Amino acid sequence: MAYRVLSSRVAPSSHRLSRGFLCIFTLSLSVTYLCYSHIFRSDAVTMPSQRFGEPLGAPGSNAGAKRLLHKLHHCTSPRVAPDARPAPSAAPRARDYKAANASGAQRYGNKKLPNALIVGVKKGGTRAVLEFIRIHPDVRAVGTEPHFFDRNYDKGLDWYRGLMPRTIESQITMEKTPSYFVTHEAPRRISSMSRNTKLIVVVRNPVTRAISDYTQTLSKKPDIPSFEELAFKNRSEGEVDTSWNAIRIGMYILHLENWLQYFHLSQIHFVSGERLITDPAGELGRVQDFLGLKRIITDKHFYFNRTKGFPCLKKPESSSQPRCLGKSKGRTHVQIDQEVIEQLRDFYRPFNVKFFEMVGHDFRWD
Ligand SMILES: Nc1ncnc2c1ncn2[C@@H]1O[C@H](COP(=O)(O)OS(=O)(=O)O)[C@@H](OP(=O)(O)O)[C@H]1O
Repeated sequence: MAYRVLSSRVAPSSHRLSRGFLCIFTLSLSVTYLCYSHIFRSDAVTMPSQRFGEPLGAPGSNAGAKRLLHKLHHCTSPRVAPDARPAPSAAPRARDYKAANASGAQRYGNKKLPNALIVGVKKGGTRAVLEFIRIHPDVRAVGTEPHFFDRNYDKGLDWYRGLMPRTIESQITMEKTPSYFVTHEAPRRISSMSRNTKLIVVVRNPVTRAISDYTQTLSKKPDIPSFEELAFKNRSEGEVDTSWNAIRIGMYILHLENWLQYFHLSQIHFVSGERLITDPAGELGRVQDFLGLKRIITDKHFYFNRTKGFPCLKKPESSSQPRCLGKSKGRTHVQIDQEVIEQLRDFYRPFNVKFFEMVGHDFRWD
């Protein structure tokens, strides 16, 4: 109606001009609408998970917001020359890749079998190493433990590959399953996947490791016998029960010998579980060197959380919030009699000495 009144008052040339203007206006409104609705449909901005001890598949979240901003930028940049836009087949730009990586849902690249594995040891600090190394932009990792080389081997390599995140050429694929280190078949199976696989073992004083292991079991099954009852066949004679897993896992040299049948020692990197707590940046520096990565993770990434009593990530790649590992990491241990601890130290000493000789490093567990 308003349009008709208007049209009756204006000259024919300005009439055509107004129609043209209205047309362009309606068109640009429609394009803007389509663009915004596309963004809000495809980018659910998720909240960051507070702790990454839990299956973290997606360490973050702000990437969703970053992508949102990125797309909004395209919508509100009308003066981009056509040839300045990336060709559909162009490689992803670093900015896109970084945001996608942080979201844990990188859409670029392919799923590849892992190049590097954290194979052990249970309660050594394997979760900390994985969560710290995965903030590196050239590392992509599976959040949960796939247990492929021990429990799921019959599912086949294609199944295993399917669990992996997408990576571009320059990125390393990783996973961690601490039980591999003590699984007899694991080294042979891993070497048949690739003889070039890089292996990381996080080792910790075997006595503390055993107590940590027991503390975890007790938290799930409160009715189990005491640590002392399980650790010894005959306590008065100091006869340790090596068939108990919590004890057996800490006899590192025995397991390592099995790995050395299939891998050269230079393919295995040992992280000190103790130094990982006192100097996480130092340990991560060596892990990055071993993996052939640029040293990007430094002390700037960590802070010591007094409440937790452990180093935490200051600003994970995926989030602006500091993050610590979950509650199951860094538990208060069950109190064990000092005499029992001494007996176990004596038991482990010869195994430790041989292990230190073999790896060429004294972890100072006495
Ligand atoms: N930064 C940081 N935060 C919390 N916890 C840390 C950290 N660095 C190393 N650790 C130690 O990691 C121990 C758990 O080891 P794992 O992750 O290998 O355990 S598991 O085998 O996956 O269950 C865990 O053992 P407990 O202290 O006995 O709970 C920790 O001592």
